[in-house]
Amino acid sequence: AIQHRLWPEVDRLVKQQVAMARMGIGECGTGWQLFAEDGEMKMYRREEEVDGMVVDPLKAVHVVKGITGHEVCDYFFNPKYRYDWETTLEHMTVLETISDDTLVFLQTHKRIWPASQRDVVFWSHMRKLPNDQDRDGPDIWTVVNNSTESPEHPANVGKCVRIYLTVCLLCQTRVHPPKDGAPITRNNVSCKITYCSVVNPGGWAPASVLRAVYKREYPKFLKRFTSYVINQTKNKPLMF
Ligand SMILES: Cc1cccc(-c2n[nH]cc2-c2ccc(F)c(-c3ccc(S(=O)(=O)CCO)cc3)c2)n1
Repeated sequence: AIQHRLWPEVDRLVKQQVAMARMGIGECGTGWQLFAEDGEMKMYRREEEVDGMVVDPLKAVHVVKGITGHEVCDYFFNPKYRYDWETTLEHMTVLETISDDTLVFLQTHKRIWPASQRDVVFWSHMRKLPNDQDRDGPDIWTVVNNSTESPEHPANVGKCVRIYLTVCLLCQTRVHPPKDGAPITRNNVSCKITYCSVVNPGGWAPASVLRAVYKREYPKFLKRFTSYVINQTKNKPLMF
């Protein structure tokens, strides 16, 4: 197949991000603090600053019953659903459809007082990975979003400050077969979701404000997104 211009970067980043997401929090280096917990959802962050700006890496792990990794990644990747679950989204445009599993987005998000409004340009790639730990287990699915340049949409021209992010959503489906050999239903599946993100806010924003926003917004985002997928799939056939 003809490789597209972003393929080398996409392939390198997917491999790097998936390897990191699959590591337990203990193997991801030191300094991770558990900052939010709600049932099966655990959120960790590391306090990191680059040029005096907060870029705190985040790692969230959540186990959700009744949905599969393919379903979670499809609702996260596909632009037609985004306005349904991304509550801070003000505007979203698909700048480029590079292939059926690689898109380039421009998004503007609602302003968080007192910081300026943010926008972001990123490529988004969805991929199925072999489950090399459990050969006959279900496949692993991932979506990686990574900031990229767009000559048509240069950074910091309008009112928005351009942010830079790398996000990895890694989904591992688990099947708990019923004893009596009955067909698999949604009661027999769960999905372990790992969401990793590193966000550089672009222009300066007060560390205390950014950390307060992250502490509030990330748990809200993951709970809302997973509830959305549960509701969208509950009367649909399982998609592995
Ligand atoms: C979940 C979350 C965490 C931290 C901040 C906020 C937030 N609150 N008000 C505005 C934003 C905001 C500003 C700029 C952004 F690029 C994103 C942003 C967040 C997530 C992603 S994604 O790639 O995970 C999902 C696609 O939208 C992309 C952009 C979110 N939301």
